[in-house]
Amino acid sequence: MADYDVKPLITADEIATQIDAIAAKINENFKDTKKLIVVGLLRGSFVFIADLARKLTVPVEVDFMVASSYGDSTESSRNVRIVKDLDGQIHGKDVLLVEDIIDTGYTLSEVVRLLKTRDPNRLEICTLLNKPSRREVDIPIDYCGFDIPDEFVVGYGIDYAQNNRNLPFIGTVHFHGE
Ligand SMILES: O=P(O)(O)OC[C@H]1O[C@H](OP(=O)(O)OP(=O)(O)O)[C@H](O)[C@@H]1O
Ligand SMILES: Nc1nc2[nH]cnc2c(=O)[nH]1
Repeated sequence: MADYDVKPLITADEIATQIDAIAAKINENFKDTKKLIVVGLLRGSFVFIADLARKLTVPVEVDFMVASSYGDSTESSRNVRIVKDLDGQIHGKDVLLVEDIIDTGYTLSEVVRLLKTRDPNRLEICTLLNKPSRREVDIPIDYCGFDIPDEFVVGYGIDYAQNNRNLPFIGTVHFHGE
């Protein structure tokens, strides 16, 4: 049995409403694009990407990167491993980088640094969750679903030690005895 409980923080309905609002802004801001390359940062963002992509009305291509820095811990190792790179080219393309959560900012800053070396035409950042109080590396965010407090969260694609990604809502992790 898990040695922690998950307390609801953001409901599935609240997430859906915010995704509608974010998608409307992206559709407006990229209305003249020939094609928007939606880059999903796995694994945590797989549910968010699936829901967001279906609300986009501009021409879209989807590609994925896998990055990892937390392992089975609730603290970042600050050592970002690019486990899988993009399959396609982004030179001269319009790119939307989609992340589930920005915490210290290390993961995104490393991925943005890498993608910028490939000279995209535009590179914008979308995150479902943001923990501003935890930031160690500054990252400009173009689209954000929710600012959340300094708590470890799971659900809606986001894991603790690979568990809980299947929860339809976002919840906070509370270890027994803490
Ligand atoms: O801003 P940071 O402090 O870098 O944290 C954010 C990153 O942490 C999580 O990834 P994780 O390394 O746990 O991999 P996962 O996406 O496979 O769960 C999350 O998905 C973000 O990518
Ligand atoms: N699962 C999970 N991963 C994270 N990575 C950075 N912050 C978090 C968090 O709150 N929960």
